[in-house]
Amino acid sequence: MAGFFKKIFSFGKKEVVEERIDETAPLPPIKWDQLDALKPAAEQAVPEFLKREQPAAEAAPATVPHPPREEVRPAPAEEPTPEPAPTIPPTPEPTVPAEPEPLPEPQPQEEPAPETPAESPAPDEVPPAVVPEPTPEPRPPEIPPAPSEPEIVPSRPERRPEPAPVEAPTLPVEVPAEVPAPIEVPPAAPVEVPPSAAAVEQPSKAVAAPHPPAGTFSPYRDGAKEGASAPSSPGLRGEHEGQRGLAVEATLEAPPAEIAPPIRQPAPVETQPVIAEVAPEPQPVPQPAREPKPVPGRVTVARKVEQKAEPQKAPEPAPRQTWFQRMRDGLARSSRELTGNIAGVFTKRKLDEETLQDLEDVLIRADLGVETALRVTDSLAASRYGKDVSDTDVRAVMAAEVEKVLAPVAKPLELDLSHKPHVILVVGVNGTGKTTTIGKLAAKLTDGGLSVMLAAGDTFRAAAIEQLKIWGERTKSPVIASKLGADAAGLAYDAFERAKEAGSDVLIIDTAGRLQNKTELMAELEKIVRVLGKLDPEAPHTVLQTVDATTGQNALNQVEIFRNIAGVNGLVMTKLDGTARGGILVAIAAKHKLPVYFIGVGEQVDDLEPFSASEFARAIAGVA
Ligand SMILES: Nc1nc2c(ncn2[C@@H]2O[C@H](COP(=O)(O)OP(=O)(O)OP(=O)(O)O)[C@@H](O)[C@H]2O)c(=O)[nH]1
Repeated sequence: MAGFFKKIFSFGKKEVVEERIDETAPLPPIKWDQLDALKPAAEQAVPEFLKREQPAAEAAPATVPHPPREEVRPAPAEEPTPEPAPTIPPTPEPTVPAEPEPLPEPQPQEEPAPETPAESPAPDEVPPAVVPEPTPEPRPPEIPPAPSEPEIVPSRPERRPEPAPVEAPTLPVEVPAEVPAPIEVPPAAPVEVPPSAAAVEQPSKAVAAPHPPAGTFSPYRDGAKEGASAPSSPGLRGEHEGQRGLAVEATLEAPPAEIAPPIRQPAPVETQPVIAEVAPEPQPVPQPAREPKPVPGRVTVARKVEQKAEPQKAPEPAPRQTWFQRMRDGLARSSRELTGNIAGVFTKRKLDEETLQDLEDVLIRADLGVETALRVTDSLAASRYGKDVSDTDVRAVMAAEVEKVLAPVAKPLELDLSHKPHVILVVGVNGTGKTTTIGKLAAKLTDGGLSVMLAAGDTFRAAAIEQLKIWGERTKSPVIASKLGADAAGLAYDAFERAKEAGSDVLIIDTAGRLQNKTELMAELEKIVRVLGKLDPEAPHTVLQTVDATTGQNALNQVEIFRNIAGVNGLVMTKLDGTARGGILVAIAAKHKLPVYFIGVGEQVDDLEPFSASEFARAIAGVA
């Protein structure tokens, strides 16, 4: 170690070098003799080389004489290892003996100091005196400055194709041979070296530290040299060779600017990444735009195939189900339940009293009502009693009887236009579809050429007012509305007058939804009817009640109350497209015998269908 330091100084500054050489004298303990024995012919060349350059560069004649080994050890190259680089120090780079020659570069005295630290790593040999020198030198070892690098080369035999230098690293003698190497060594060489994964990783450590900013460049070089030469002892060499080599590479490649890239390169080169890159990736080959494939039809073949211009049919939207299909789907649940139960009753059984009783129970549970249930059982008993009866027979009878019940109420809505306007009051429990039904009906009327005016009598709900206005816009029907919370009866009165003045054919008045058991609300509804009567004793001319088909038995009670309070004279069964419980309609019809003008089978404007007794009966009985 001591020997190294001495030389380093000589590189940086001749004078200093000599002095330290003296100090290091004690270091001799290094077993260079042994090393000499190992030296190949390369050594011989070395001495000569050293002799040449030293004198020239360093001008430190005393030391220059580089004796074959002895001098070599102390060889400036090794000493220069001063690689102050904090990280590098641990890796004693011994082999770089050649450095001394290139080192001739005069360096500030300060530099030597840093070298000592580098030596510190070299444990035993370094005399404390030498080490102490605190030189701020950055990370020299990595610096790849062109000139000095040749020396470093030896440490990395792999890179350099040069024969002698490769192995020589350990021996100072080899240094000369390396000198030329620097020139030849391509910057890429180090990258290729990737001998082993371990080596690759190491460089990152050693190199990373060294990378100094551009400003530190010059010292960096020195350090590199030193680092390469650092070979304090053979033993150390063996241990850290790998590291050294890496460091050297970095330095070789090294012009500061390049340093960064080389460091990273090694890793990828060695491992998979490189392979990945090499692997040919399917590159998107620009393909010429293809002519659209002709669609079925005529084509003309000239320079190329051309599609005959034919009117392309726009993709037709999926055909919407007919209202009957929607109603049927809506009644499916109750229908399946009903027909299934019927089938259960009539499986391999003759029609007897017990069977008839079971069938009656099934029909009543289906909301058809007692009256309708008895009609069906009586009809079956009259024609099939004591005979084998299938469920299909029973369903056919049921459909026929239900139709008989519904036929009287399945009437079209008739408007007496002698009244100007004909006033239609729409009532019902909240959410049963009053406003929606008004919109649908207005559409039908306006489509038929009638002038319609709408009155937003649901003054309790702002959304209801807005909803009616939307329907008014759609149907081009003026809407009479007041502020929220206004008196509904007063609004109805005003609307009636406005419709008279406007000469409207029809005035449709919306009302707030209310439960039939809310007396005050029902009283308000009664008031509306009374007020309208002041303008026309026969008004309202039509009172429609919307009944939610999914309601069930409660619908019977609703109709009862609204009929008594508001004089309901017609029904609209809504939401039959939902999970309807259609049986209740039959029960209502049978009990109240009120006309059922329409059925609602959806939320769209045209989802209001005239009520058909036969279709409804077949749908609920599950008859095709
Ligand atoms: N599926 C289906 N939905 C309907 C039908 N009629 C109305 N609706 C929906 O039922 C909901 C209530 O309808 P509305 O017209 O607001 O009922 P309303 O009786 O005016 O309600 P209130 O103003 O609260 O009393 C809305 O979402 C409607 O779109 C129908 O025939 N089929």
